[in-house]
Amino acid sequence: MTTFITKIIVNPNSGHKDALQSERDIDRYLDKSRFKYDIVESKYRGHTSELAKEAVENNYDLVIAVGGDGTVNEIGSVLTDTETAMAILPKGSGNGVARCLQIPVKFKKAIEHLNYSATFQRIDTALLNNRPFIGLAGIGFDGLISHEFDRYASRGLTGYLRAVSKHFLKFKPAKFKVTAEDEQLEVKGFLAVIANSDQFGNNARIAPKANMQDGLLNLVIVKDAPKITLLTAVLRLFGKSFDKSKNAVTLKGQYFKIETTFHHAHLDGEPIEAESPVEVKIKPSSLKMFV
Ligand SMILES: Nc1ncnc2c1ncn2[C@@H]1O[C@H](COP(=O)(O)OP(=O)(O)OP(=O)(O)O)[C@@H](O)[C@H]1O
Repeated sequence: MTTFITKIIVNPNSGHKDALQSERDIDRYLDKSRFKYDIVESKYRGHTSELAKEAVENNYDLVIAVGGDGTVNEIGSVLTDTETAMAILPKGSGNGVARCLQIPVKFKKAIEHLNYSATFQRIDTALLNNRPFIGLAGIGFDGLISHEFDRYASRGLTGYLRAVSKHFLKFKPAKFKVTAEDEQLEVKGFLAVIANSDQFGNNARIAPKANMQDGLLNLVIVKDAPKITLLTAVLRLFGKSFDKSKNAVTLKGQYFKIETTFHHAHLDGEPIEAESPVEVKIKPSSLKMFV
């Protein structure tokens, strides 16, 4: 059996912040004959990227990201276009990328999946104004929420709900002018999500048909509407039918240019400021995964 030289990077700030328990479970359940590993905790934001870079420079076969979508972003961005593969042991608040890739979210099950059934496969990643993301990027309301969420000490679903309830009623829509490969669209809306994966996390699927191996991005704009109507659209997020909502428009393509006055944005849930025009493009099959 092949043994993979593996770096395990644990983000102690993800999800329920139980890094010690993750490390104990890995020690107990991960197959040591299959994975020759060293394990390291990140010490600060951005540190997981630095650790992943070292793993690439030292020709590791595999980096296992232990965390949520922010960790997957920091590590995946560095592993893109390299021969070092990424695996995910989900420990985040939402775990959108892991869920989209059908990685078990129960930690022990995810370890067993690596031991017995994972295979090497390539997935697409994407760029927003030349900054990489793996699952989702967003501009507008969800950009604002990621900025708010980032200020909270406690994470998890309750943190998201707290941030949403604080801003939902007073948030004002703005115009999005979209240029795609073969069409143009102008629409007033609350947010634009650029989806490589299907969901924000916690199975809230904004682009239920998105597939990380199809070479395409889904651009979803949530249109201006009375807030009460939007609440029913939120229910669709959890019913895999958001693309059928009359409050949303979805375009598929490899490239989009988006002009807007919104500047709060996020990449895989990590807050950024985005300068308009925002250009997004897919990088097909750019990240080797063990999934
Ligand atoms: N040692 C550390 N101390 C503080 N922050 C860290 C550390 N290591 C990484 N981070 C930051 O922790 C943040 C949260 O990570 P992550 O997104 O994985 O968890 P989450 O937000 O709980 O999960 P999800 O994105 O799935 O909802 C990221 O912004 C990352 O940069």
